[in-house]
Amino acid sequence: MTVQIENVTAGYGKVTILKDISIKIPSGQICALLGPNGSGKTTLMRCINALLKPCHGQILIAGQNIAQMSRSRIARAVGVVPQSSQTAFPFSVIEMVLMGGVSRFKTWSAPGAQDKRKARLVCAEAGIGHLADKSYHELSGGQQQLVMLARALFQETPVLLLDEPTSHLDFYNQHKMMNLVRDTIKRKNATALITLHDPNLVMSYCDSAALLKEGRLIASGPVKTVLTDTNLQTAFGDNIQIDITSRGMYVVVPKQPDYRPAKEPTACAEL
Ligand SMILES: Nc1ncnc2c1ncn2[C@@H]1O[C@H](COP(=O)(O)OP(=O)(O)OP(=O)(O)O)[C@@H](O)[C@H]1O
Repeated sequence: MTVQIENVTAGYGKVTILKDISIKIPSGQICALLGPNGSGKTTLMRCINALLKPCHGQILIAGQNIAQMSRSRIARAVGVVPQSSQTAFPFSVIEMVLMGGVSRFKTWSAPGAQDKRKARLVCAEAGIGHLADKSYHELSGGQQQLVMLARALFQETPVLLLDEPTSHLDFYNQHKMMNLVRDTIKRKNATALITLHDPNLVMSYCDSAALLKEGRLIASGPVKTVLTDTNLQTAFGDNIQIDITSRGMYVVVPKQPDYRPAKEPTACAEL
């Protein structure tokens, strides 16, 4: 399903955060959302998931305006992996994953044996099969992120929104998660928008990228056209550049590893 973000302006109360954002993500593609802290990435995710209503513009999923879709229809179309998720009740991992299927289950009916088998399979794919019967509360931050990914994969939606899904993961699991996401999107011809802070993960796994700064879109399109020295420096400042390793890989690195930004006077400094 194609996701179209058309001229979206949105914010909280009277404060405008996103200004005139337009991005198109075709089926079968992963688009990375990049930008400094506070640039509006999560706010855009909230708009696509219809948790926040834009004050201008529209969001279309498979050509349909989400403003006209019911909550359950959106749940069947859009799966979300949030930055972090807590629950008030001591659910097990498998129960958390099964909750991803709620929009598919018949009203008041419990998940069947086939659903449970499938949920365990998805847990195994995400590398958390051995944790399936543990309490979600007792897991580490990274293990909880893998559970949230398994839940979104179990939900089997044609659109996936992933908000910094790798932030708590070790190096191996970051790549495992990105491989799994890429594999799923390509196999199911689904569509993903993924917030990432590491441009190198964007280069390795994403088809396109959208670069935000202070709520405005600096660039969007194929990864190679967006991740350029000029665009990265506009977004993140001077001390960033693209380099080529001895094996011919493009990597994003600091220009000077020992670089120190100029000190700004702070209230504490005056004390
Ligand atoms: N619920 C809210 N109410 C008011 N302002 C908010 C709310 N959530 C976020 N903001 C503000 O909106 C701006 C963008 O925040 P957002 O979380 O979208 O940024 P982000 O790019 O996802 O940041 P990060 O990379 O740090 O996660 C920030 O200035 C933030 O303070």
